[in-house]
Parts: sequence; C-alpha cells; structure tokens
Amino acid sequence: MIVIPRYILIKEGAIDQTIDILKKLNLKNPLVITGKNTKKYCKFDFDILYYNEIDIDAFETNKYHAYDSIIGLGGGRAIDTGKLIAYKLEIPFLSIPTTASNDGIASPIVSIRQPSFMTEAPIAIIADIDIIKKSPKRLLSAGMGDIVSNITAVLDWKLAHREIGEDYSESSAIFSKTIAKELIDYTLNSNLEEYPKKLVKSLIASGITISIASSSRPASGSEHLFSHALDYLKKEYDLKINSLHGEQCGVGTIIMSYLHELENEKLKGLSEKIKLSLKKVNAPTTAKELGVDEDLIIEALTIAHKIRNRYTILRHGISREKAKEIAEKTGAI
Ligand SMILES: NC(=O)C1=CN([C@@H]2O[C@H](COP(=O)(O)OP(=O)(O)OC[C@H]3O[C@@H](n4cnc5c(N)ncnc54)[C@H](OP(=O)(O)O)[C@@H]3O)[C@@H](O)[C@H]2O)C=CC1
Ligand SMILES: O=C(CO)COP(=O)(O)O
Ligand SMILES: [Zn+2]
Repeated sequence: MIVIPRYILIKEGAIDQTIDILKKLNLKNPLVITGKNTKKYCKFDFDILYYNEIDIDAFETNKYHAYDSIIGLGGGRAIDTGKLIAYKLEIPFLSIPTTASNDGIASPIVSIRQPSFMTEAPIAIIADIDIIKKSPKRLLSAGMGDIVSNITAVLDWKLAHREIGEDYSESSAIFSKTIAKELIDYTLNSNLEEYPKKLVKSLIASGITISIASSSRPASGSEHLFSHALDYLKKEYDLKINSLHGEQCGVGTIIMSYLHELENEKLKGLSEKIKLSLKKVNAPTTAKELGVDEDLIIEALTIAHKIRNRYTILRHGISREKAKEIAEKTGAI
C-alpha cells in the first residue's frame, strides 16, 4: 500500500494553519515531539516531549492513549522520533520541519538507526518558509547533500537491477533523479534567492519517491552507505564530530559518482558538477570541511558496503588503496 501525505503546505506563515489542518483531519489532541532549539516555534497549547529525553526502546505505548496524533516539530531527529512514536501508537503523524536538512520530513521511513525501516508517511506536512529561511545556513546547505544523493542512489539502483536482478521502478527512478537535476541546475544558474523554498519542495518530493517505491532505494545508495558508515565509526570511536547527515551524503555523492564515471564514459564530468553545486550552497565537499579525519573517510569507504544488504557500485567492498585513491582523486582528502 502506498501512503502519501494528504495536506502539504509550503509557504510563508504556514504554521499558523496547523489548527485548521488538525480540524480538517478531525484531530484534537496531538502530542508534540520537538527539540530544545526548535521548541520556540511551538506556539500551540498541546503537550510536548523533547526527543532527546525519550528512550525509544523503553517507550511505553500504554501511557499515551489520550493522544490522537503526533506532531514532529524541528530538525531531522525530532521528526524521525515523532514519526516512530506515531507508528508505535498507530496514530497519524504531522511533520512540521523547522529546517530543510533531509528528506525525512516527508518520507515514510525512520532512519534513527540502520537499516532504516518503513513506517508510514506523514498525513500532513506544514513547511513554514519564514521559519525554514531563518534556520542555520549550515542545515540548509546539508539539505542539498541529501538531494544530490538521488543521482547516485538511482545509478546504484539501476546497477543492482542489471547485475543482481533487483526490483527496479523506472518511473520512481526518473522522478527521483529529475528532482536532483532540477535543483542542481537551479543552484548553478541562479543567485539562490528562492533556494530555501525550492530545497524544501525537492526534499518533500524526494520523500514521496520513497513512498512510491516502498523503499529508500530512489534516495539512498552508496553515498548513504558511506554516510551511515561514518555515523557508525563516530559512535564506535566515541568521536565528538558533529557532521550532519546531508553534509556526509553530499561528500559521499561526489565520491560515488566518480566511481560510476570510471565505469561509464557517458557520466564523465558528473562528479565535478555535483561538487560545484554543493560548493555553490556552501556545503562541505572535503573531509576537512566535514570536520572528519582523512583516515576516517577511508575507513568508512571500506566498510560502507557492510552497513546493510544493499547492492551498489561498492559491490562487495573496496580496498583501502582504492578508497584512498578515489578520495584523493575527487579532492575529498
Ligand atoms: N526518515 C528519514 O527518511 C530520514 C531521517 N533522517 C534523520 O534526520 C537526522 C538528521 O537530521 P538533521 O536535521 O540533519 O540533524 P538534527 O536533527 O540533529 O538537527 C541539527 C540541529 O539543528 C537544530 N535546528 C533545526 N531547526 C532549527 C532552527 N530552525 N533553528 C535553530 N536550530 C535548528 C536542531 O535543534 P533541536 O535541538 O531543537 O533538535 C539540532 O540541534 C538523522 O539523525 C536521522 O534520524 C535523516 C535522513 C532521512
Ligand atoms: O536518508 C535517507 C534518504 O535520504 C534514508 O535512507 P536510508 O534508508 O539509507 O536510511
Ligand atoms: Zn538521506
């Protein structure tokens, strides 16, 4: 079954229509999941919980029967936690992003840990451009990294179809890569005045491709495996590195598109174009800009294929030498 949002509001002041949307959905008592920096945007008279104070594994659903819906208000983690709680409680989820850092604002999956898993898409998305425009620039740059990812995700998906016969949907693939191509062209050929709004629209559309495909395949390939590998290593070595999901995916896309170029003449110049579009929005394109040691980049590249059962251009893994070579060739290290 494909579930996609019923209401999608993307405009200045959209948050003021939250109560109207709840009424239209016949919802009266939502619980708001938010974060400490983003709570200031919660002007409603509803109960709230901070996502970082919730132990999701010990979450006792029987304590929350009074609520008829969940609102996730904030960045990616607030929204993911809200989405998961709504799924556990079997009630609708409304997504109110305060920034545009990844496509979790619209997707049906929860990516708190790997492998990500299917829940349900938000019933409504209320994207207030006034709030999003004011969010930290770094988060808006990260969003571009989660969009360029669609390019390598689709190349990887097609490769998996060709080489191991994995199910593939050409329409989802075209939808996903067109979203990325349009935003790349826009960033390279404009003064970025409309960037926040275009970015939000692209991220929402990207999340919807995941619903249509019933898999994160259209928006997550080897570049995401690399980002997840970095997250795994940061935890494993207890490193205090605060690189964001979208930032890591952006650097991953530069590297993985280069790997695809090596196997396909027609893709020549792709990696460079992606890098330019990331630079244009001030997103990191190197280990240094990510705040990550070069060695960690190399290690992440060598373990990325083991993160989950997802066949990509990394196939059964690459050697340390190869990882170093492609990271150097793409300027990542
Ligand atoms: N389900 C899916 O499809 C996907 C889900 N994700 C999820 O998203 C997470 C990453 O999200 P990301 O947004 O990059 O990082 P975070 O959710 O960690 O947010 C980063 C920081 O930005 C702050 N912030 C957000 N909006 C504003 C604002 N308007 N003003 C000031 N500060 C703000 C947050 O504050 P605060 O402290 O209030 O939170 C937080 O401290 C991943 O860990 C994963 O869980 C990622 C990709 C896809
Ligand atoms: O981040 C995502 C899509 O942008 C989610 O994908 P994953 O399935 O890799 O967690
Ligand atoms: Zn992502």
